[in-house]
Amino acid sequence: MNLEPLKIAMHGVTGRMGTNQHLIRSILAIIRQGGVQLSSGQWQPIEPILVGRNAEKLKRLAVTVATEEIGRSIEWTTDLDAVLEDQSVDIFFDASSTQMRPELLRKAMQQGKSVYCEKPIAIDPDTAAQLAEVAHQTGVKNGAVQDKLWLPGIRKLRMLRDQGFFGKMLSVRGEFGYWVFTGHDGDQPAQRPSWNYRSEDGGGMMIDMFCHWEYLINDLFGPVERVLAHATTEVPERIDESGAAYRCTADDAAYAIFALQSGVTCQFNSSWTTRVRRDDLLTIQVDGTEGSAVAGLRECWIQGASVTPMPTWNPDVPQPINFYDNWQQMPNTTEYDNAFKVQWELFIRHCVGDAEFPWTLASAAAGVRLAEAGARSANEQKWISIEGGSSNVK
Ligand SMILES: NC(=O)C1=CN([C@@H]2O[C@H](COP(=O)(O)OP(=O)(O)OC[C@H]3O[C@@H](n4cnc5c(N)ncnc54)[C@H](OP(=O)(O)O)[C@@H]3O)[C@@H](O)[C@H]2O)C=CC1
Ligand SMILES: O=C1CO[C@H](CO)[C@@H](O)[C@@H]1O
Repeated sequence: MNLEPLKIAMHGVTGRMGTNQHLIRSILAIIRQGGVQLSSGQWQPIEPILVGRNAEKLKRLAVTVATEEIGRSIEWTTDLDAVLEDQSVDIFFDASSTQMRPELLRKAMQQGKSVYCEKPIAIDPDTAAQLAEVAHQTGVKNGAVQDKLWLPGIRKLRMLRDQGFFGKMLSVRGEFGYWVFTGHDGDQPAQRPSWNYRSEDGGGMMIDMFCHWEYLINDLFGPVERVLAHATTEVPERIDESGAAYRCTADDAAYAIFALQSGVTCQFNSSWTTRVRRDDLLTIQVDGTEGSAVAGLRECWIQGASVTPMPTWNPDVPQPINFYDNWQQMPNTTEYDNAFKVQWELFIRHCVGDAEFPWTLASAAAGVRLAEAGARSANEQKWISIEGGSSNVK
């Protein structure tokens, strides 16, 4: 017997993340493979309806792009209120700008819809907690994107941890970032939206990336006990999408130390004003008594105790050791599907009662709390304790 399609309203799908990661690489890819396979072996079909404010952009995605990807067009509309009230819509998804999100999610949950959304779920912890509370009270299925958990490099790191490769884990160092063009460089336009650099529009490095660091650190290494952060706006003026100069009011670099309940120290540098000379845009080095690993987005390199070279400090001679030697690249031992698609499939299975889904709004609220704690630490120039420890609990 064929299952009825789950109807998924997608808002914010005309944006960078909405179009690429969520529509093309997740939802249309799932349709192309015949739906989501359930534990029974049956395939759960899905059917999207795109919703937004720009009819031209929506039509291009729903007709041109969908036809290229799945050989047919899909539904679209600019009537957001009608979609929120439409009882045939099972899941409301939002990847629009962060500030719109709480109100839309609240309305959708009150209409009994399952909700799924991009991070951060809100820009302040109280609003995030209220959303988690509405989810609790309405009892709807809910979730937020925590895509980094399914990156191949992170999966390899998790495997090393589970195998006990590190021995006693000592410290973690995350380097995230790259140069985001300011728009002043002639033919090199900015590669990120201008709202990212305006705090009044929900932008800023800490609110963007600390939500990721919270669930990532928590999943791999355990809850954060306290944070010490410093944030700056290193580029004060950028050029927006219309070619006009604007003042940057949000932090574009943040440097933080997260002390974990386990005693492990995690240090994360996050910057849109740095040029990359490392293996990837995000690298996470974990040092342990028995071995170290450096994970990028896809690859992971390891060095065990027995192949650790012995450096001596002598700046008077050329460095005799090439420190990139004696690292081994881990093999790919499984298929690594797109991280967003993997999480979408889990959420869809959750909505039809076929999987647990711990990456809820309540869990995402912990990310907003950590971002706020980071901001407070930077403003007050002191350590901020995370009450009860940050955690990914439902
Ligand atoms: N998980 C991850 O790795 C990442 C997550 N994100 C998150 O995804 C979200 C979107 O980011 P991104 O795709 O970069 O942003 P974009 O600026 O590219 O897209 C914003 C989207 O929101 C819509 N939108 C903005 N303002 C309004 C409004 N007033 N009314 C209706 N629609 C509106 C835009 O519609 P229109 O096209 O009509 O303007 C567009 O669809 C953010 O919350 C961000 O934090 C971002 C990057 C990575
Ligand atoms: O995960 C992410 C990857 O990097 C981007 C920043 O440059 C973020 O916006 C995003 O959330």
